[in-house]
Amino acid sequence: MVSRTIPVDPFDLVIFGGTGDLARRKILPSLYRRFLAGQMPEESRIIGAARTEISVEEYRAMARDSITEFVPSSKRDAASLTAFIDHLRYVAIDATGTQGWQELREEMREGMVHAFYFSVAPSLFGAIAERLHEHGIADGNSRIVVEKPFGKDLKTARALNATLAEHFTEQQIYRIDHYLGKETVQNLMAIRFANILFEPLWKTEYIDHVQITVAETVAVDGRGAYYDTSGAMRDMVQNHLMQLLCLIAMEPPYHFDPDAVRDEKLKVIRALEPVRPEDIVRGQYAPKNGKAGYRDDAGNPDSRTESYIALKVGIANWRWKGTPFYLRTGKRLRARTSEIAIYFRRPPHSIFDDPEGGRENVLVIRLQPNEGINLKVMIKEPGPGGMRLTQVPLDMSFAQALGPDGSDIPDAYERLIMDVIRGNQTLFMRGDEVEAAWAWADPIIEGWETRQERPHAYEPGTSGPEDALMLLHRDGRRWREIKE
Ligand SMILES: NC(=O)C1=CN([C@@H]2O[C@H](COP(=O)(O)OP(=O)(O)OC[C@H]3O[C@@H](n4cnc5c(N)ncnc54)[C@H](OP(=O)(O)O)[C@@H]3O)[C@@H](O)[C@H]2O)C=CC1
Ligand SMILES: O=C1O[C@H](COP(=O)(O)O)[C@@H](O)[C@H](O)[C@H]1O
Repeated sequence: MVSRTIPVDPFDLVIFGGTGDLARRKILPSLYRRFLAGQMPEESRIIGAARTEISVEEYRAMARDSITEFVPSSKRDAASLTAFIDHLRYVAIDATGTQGWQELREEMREGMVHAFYFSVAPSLFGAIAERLHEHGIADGNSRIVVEKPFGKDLKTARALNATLAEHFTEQQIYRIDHYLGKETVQNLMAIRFANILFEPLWKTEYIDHVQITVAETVAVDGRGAYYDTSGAMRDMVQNHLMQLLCLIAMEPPYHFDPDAVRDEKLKVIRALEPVRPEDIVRGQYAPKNGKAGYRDDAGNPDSRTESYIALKVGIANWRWKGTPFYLRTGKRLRARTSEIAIYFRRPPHSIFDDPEGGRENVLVIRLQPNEGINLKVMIKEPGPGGMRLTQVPLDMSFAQALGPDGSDIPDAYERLIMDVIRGNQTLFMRGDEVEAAWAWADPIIEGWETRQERPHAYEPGTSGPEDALMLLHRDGRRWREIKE
């Protein structure tokens, strides 16, 4: 199968924070891969912007090193890298001062798509928006890309929305949630809305519960200062897991169109029930075998921030009332795996004597790694031993089913940056969506802060705190095993 690459219009893309970690690890390598795929027009330019005074040559050398480090050698070559690097420019600019803005203005060319990527600390988002406007660099056709975190609660998210809205319309603002750019996450919509098979069963009458797991093996090292003010709830649940939940739970949009999709997601977030304290388990990874624990990594010996969270979430609408969604995410767990498991209800009556005849079907959508779909179905055990039943997987790996294209899955940032240039907001969060997600998360966070709760310690390399098992056990259910 040959993947289709649709070229975008020529662009000038400014990366504020062009020398930072995100630019080096994700943005520049993603742009290089799009260049290699033939999606980036020859006339396009990428303009790095940061305070450090370096020459264009030094910036290009930095970009070359980053791409060499973060793009596997099998996916790059010297000639194309040199050709790509030629598209880079650099402007030394201070987001909070006057230096560099005039020069940036001169770099922007008429007739190009103008996009400004805010890959800097969130405290600078407002200042950059204001200066772009003040110096006449951005106009009504420009786009801004805003990184996470988008606020730390409803109040700050509202304030940021209001600041950006002073200078840009909602159609110009692209709030990144990189989970939406993941190929398999987009596939959730294809699976649901391009197949007649699942939709009739996609409701509480047939679905017993849903498990959403995003497990990581990495610690918070290096990002401790940020993470300790955030925790798993703000860092992962309010945004990424929330988006996954929405894609599973939303009604079919009338069209795959930015506002149609985002309207449906918003309705789900607004229908979320408040989460009771007994439906939340928070954890912190402990030190092990000389390896730092969470508090060491965070540099805060008395930290109450969670590096793990599991919650039981209800949706108060006709489709989902009575079907709990169990969410969990954490750092330093047994394996890196993200998946959604849909547990169907058991058949109302089994005609077989074999107790296996009453088992449920489970649809597992594996987001990463080993992207694919697995459906557990009951069949007759082969052989003459009577009507004995067994559960087997119908297993589809995208890599196997789609050939080279299935395993060569583009990074989320590749897709999202090109969508910005194309002017397609479907995979970006709208301002009201972000605010609704905070309106749901705020009381949950305030609850444990008011109660001064301490997270449970858990051993690194496990599935998280023991208490998280109870969250399902007491409902007569079990988490799926965390494994790659
Ligand atoms: N790194 C990651 O994996 C992820 C990052 N993000 C988000 O992306 C954004 C950037 O993160 P990250 O790259 O890690 O941050 P870094 O600290 O690595 O980089 C910050 C960048 O901003 C520049 N900068 C700082 N102050 C100014 C200023 N006053 N004017 C102009 N440029 C400035 C810095 O260069 P200089 O000092 O020379 O000015 C540098 O290029 C943040 O919002 C973060 O939350 C989101 C998801 C993942
Ligand atoms: O946004 C974030 O996501 C990463 C996990 O992303 P993935 O693509 O590797 O699944 C997480 O590690 C980080 O803490 C968070 O800020």
